[in-house]
Amino acid sequence: MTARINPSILTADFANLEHELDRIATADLVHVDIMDNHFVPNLTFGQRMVESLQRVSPLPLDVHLMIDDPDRWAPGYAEVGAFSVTFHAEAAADPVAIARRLRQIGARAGIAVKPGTDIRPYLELLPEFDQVLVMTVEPGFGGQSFMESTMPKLGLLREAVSASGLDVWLQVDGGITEQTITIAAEAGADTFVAGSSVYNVGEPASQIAALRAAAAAAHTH
Ligand SMILES: O=C(CO)[C@@H](O)[C@H](O)COP(=O)(O)O
Ligand SMILES: [Co+2]
Repeated sequence: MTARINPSILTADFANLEHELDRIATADLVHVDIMDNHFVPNLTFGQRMVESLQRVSPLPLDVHLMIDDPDRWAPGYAEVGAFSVTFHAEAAADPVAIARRLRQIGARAGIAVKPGTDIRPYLELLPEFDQVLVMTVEPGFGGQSFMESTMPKLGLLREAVSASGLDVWLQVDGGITEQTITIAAEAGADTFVAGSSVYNVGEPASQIAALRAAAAAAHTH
């Protein structure tokens, strides 16, 4: 398994984002958290910011929408050039229609679930998606502690993906550190979002290398 490390710019310096993007150039994708103060109690930025980041980023953008009504808003993020657009199952009226639209525009389609949301109803929809995001904290803020109680969902997803033969990336987001990345990788994740452990602890490039090494050393099946 090749692990993907996607640093989240949520804890980066918003006044110097071009520089902050350059500091993570050895990662795989840039994770961009979009929050609307409705779906989650926090506010970040929107489509125009994604468009601007896309122009200067050395890496493709992995957009995580924590917003109400993704049926209306998600396609716009694909239209401005996001590599992947992941929306929350809890907020979507018609997840399959959104995913089809995203793919039609040319983005990878992702579906996310909060820690308390059952993944089983979504397993049969896997062919419609390129990635599934299992939140390992309550969405809304960086710097929270990893919830190991979410790991059984990764097991179910990994089993379903293997059985289907599909190439669906399994992503975790929240509280990922050199320690917790091992737990998530062994549970079946292959794509790891890390905010504070990349930007708030030493140099981002060495943090990315350490996370990569920890994921590679995990005993995956
Ligand atoms: O989506 C979110 C939070 O809702 C994340 O992408 C955070 O940005 C992760 O931050 P850390 O938990 O790694 O500090
Ligand atoms: Co996120």
